[in-house]
Formats: sequence, C-alpha cells, structure tokens
Amino acid sequence: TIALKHGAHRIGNRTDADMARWRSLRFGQFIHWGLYAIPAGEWNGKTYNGAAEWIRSWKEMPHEAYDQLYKQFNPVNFNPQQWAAQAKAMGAKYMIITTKHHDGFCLWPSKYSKYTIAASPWKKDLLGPMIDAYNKAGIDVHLYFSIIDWNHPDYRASLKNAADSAAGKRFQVFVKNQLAELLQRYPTVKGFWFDGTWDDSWKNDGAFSDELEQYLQSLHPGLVMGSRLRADEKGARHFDSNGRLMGDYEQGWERKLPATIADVHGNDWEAVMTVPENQWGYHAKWMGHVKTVNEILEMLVKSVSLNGNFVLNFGPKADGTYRTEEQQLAAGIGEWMKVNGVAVYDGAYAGFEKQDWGYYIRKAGTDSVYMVVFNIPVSGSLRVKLPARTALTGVTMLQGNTALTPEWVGRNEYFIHLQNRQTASPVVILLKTEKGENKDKGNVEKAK
Ligand SMILES: Cc1ccc([C@@H]2N[C@@H](C)[C@@H](O)[C@H]2O)cc1
Repeated sequence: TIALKHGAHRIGNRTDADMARWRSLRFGQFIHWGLYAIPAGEWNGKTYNGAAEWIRSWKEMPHEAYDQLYKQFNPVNFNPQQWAAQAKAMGAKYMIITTKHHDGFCLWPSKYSKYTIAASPWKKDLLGPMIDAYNKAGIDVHLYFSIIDWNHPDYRASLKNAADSAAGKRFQVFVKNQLAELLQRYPTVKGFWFDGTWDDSWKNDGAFSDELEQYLQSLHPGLVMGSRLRADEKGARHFDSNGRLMGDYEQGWERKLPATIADVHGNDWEAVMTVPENQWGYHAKWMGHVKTVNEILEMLVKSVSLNGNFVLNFGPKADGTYRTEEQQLAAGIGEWMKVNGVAVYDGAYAGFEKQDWGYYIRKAGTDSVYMVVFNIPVSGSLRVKLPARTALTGVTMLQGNTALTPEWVGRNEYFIHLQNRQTASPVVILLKTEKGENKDKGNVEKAK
C-alpha cells in the first residue's frame, strides 16, 4: 500500500451507535429548495433542458439576472409541519436539506455571507423551523452543503497563482466558519451531505478536507459524513489511493444503484434518486420519464437488499408548496410502507442467492428474512434456495398475516406457490429460519 497521511483513517465500516442508527433508517427524503425554484427551469419564454438548480450556468440566463432573484424569494406558503407530516406519512426516517447549493444562497441567516435568506423578503431562517418540525415528527435531519459557491468572490475552481491561493485560503476559512455555524445553530442534525467537491482547488488539498472532517467530528462527535467530502493528498476522491473508502459511507450512487452485492465492496453506502430523469430543484416542466410508486419501491427495496440506504428527492416550489406529482408519489409510497416498512427498516443483505422474483432483506442481526416480490412468475411459484445449514421454520405472507406452506423440493430448496398472481404492489413474505438441516422439519409438505 501507498503511505498516505490523508487517506482513509479506518478499515471497514463504523460500528458506533450514530452510524448504526443511520444504517437502520434506510429510507430518506432529499429536499432541493432555493432560488432556482423561482425560474423553475424557464427564462424569457425558453425552457432549460438541464437540471433546474443549474439554470445559472445556462447561456440564456445572465448571471446578473439570477443573482437578483433573492429579492423575490418569499415562500409565503412554506409550512414545515406539513412538509414533515408528508415525509412521515411516506415513511422517510431521515431528511437531507440543501442549506446552500452551488449558487451560494444560504437558507439560513449566516453571519459569514450577505447572500442569505435574511436579504430576501422572507427574511427569516428557513432551516430552524424545518429541522424542528422534522425532529418533532421523529425524522433525523442531515445538511446538504455545496463546497462550490458561485456567489463567493474568493471561490476558485483552480489555483493558478499566488492571488488564487490567497483567495483559496480565505475561502477555506469561510467554509469552515459556515459549517461550524450550522452545527452551532442546529445541534440536533446528524450529518453533512457534501457536494461540489470535484474542482481542482478542492481535490488538490486533501489535507484540508481531512482536517475539516476531523474538525467537524470534534465539534459534533458521531456526525455522519459520506465519501464526497474527502480527497487524499494525491487527489483521489471517495476511495483513497489504496482503494479504501474515505468518509462513513459511499456517496457516489447518484441517480444510479449498484447491480449486485459485489459492487458495494462491503461498505456502507447511500443512493440518492430523482423522480424525473434528472431534476433536483423545482422545474415547471418535467420532461422524460417520471418514476412511479412501484419503481421507487423497487429501488428502495433493492438498495436495502444490498446493505444500502435510499434517498428520494423532492423539489418544493418557490412558494413553499409541493407539486401534485410529488404529493401523490409520497402518499403512494407511504401506503405500501405503512404495511411493509417492517421489511425495509433495519434491513440488511440476507446472504441468500438472488432470485428473479425480487429481493431478500434480512432484519439485521436476526434469522428473519423478508422476500419482497416484484416479478411473480407465470408459474406463480417462487423458488427459495436457502444457504447451507439453514432450516426454514415458518413462512408468512405479510398482507393478512397469512401462514403459507411451501413445497419442499429437496435439500435447501423450496417453492412457495402463490394463489393470486395479480397484484398492484410488491408482495412481502416473511421467512423464519434457523441453523440446521431441513430433513425432518414437519412444517412443510414433502414434494408429491
Ligand atoms: C454533474 C453534476 C454536478 C452536480 C450535481 C448535483 N448533485 C445532486 C445531488 C444535485 O444537488 C445536483 O445539482 C449533479 C450532477
């Protein structure tokens, strides 16, 4: 291995209570909210085809025009209790809010910047009421923070000369101050979700990112921070130059999921997902495919079956309300989670051989394994292959709490025959297992 001062400081996953809590929550809500919701992907009668929160980089949007938008930001319909109730009903157990996106606009009245909510007609802090409402609803809050800051005069994408380096130093102090300020103002937050760390100015100062991470941990022990913050001293990101994950979980799964357990290399990880193809902030016109409840449920279940967390993004409008599609999606997901969330929360990789009908999720640390069925075969028979020396002692259909009698086809293989092949939602079956062979288990019928 290469000697590194600013690479991964830990081999393997964190085992402390704060990380165990993060891992147990499994399902989160991302919220992208800011000035970009005002143009909402449109300007001067033209539609921006990129992600709405990136409209400032569109050639049709003059920087000066964007940089005046804060004078209009006045979310008169903002209702944090309603936001939290919607998230709770959906079954989200944690929420990630954009405190400051790449445009540099702060949703809190930071004392280190003039470009904040205090300068808007709304004037008041938006983060405090949101964090309080979500915490009261039993939902943890993590803070999204963009290192890139298009508004700050000292931000440099790369450091080309002494003047750049001086500006870069001032900018690092600014970042450190804002992050400490956020922890001081919002002590109940459980982590930071960093973004905008791909520029050379950041990548080439692995020492700073390392010291910053340790500084934040010292201010707020137990803080959960993903792999996107750090670079090592050779500019390697997410994984250091020895291939070891930096940060507390792999944070690279943005709008994509791992295919198999091999893809996650035993690390904690989290996927963040948009409802349309690629919109985080509010865009008036969603183009292309909009994901359905069942598509989202499959991504959530697949993530948990591969030992990961899944975070679904919402983009509130400038007035503080949610678009109908997002409200309906949240409600539909919540319907299923109300009955079946038990298979998601505290879920983990089961260690069973993957079958075509769907996913196995082990209730962490127990002998209970859930089958979440998305693809009922035309035969109606679900094949179950248990790991060696694992006996099946019970099978229950969650809906209606109905005991099922599988057909034993020899050794560790069974068929579960579903009577009803029509279903509008994923079917959840609970398998009770224990160590041992299956030869004399009277609980299942012998192959005819
Ligand atoms: C190329 C690219 C840069 C930044 C992003 C940001 N990360 C997401 C979590 C959103 O915040 C998006 O604006 C996405 C793609």
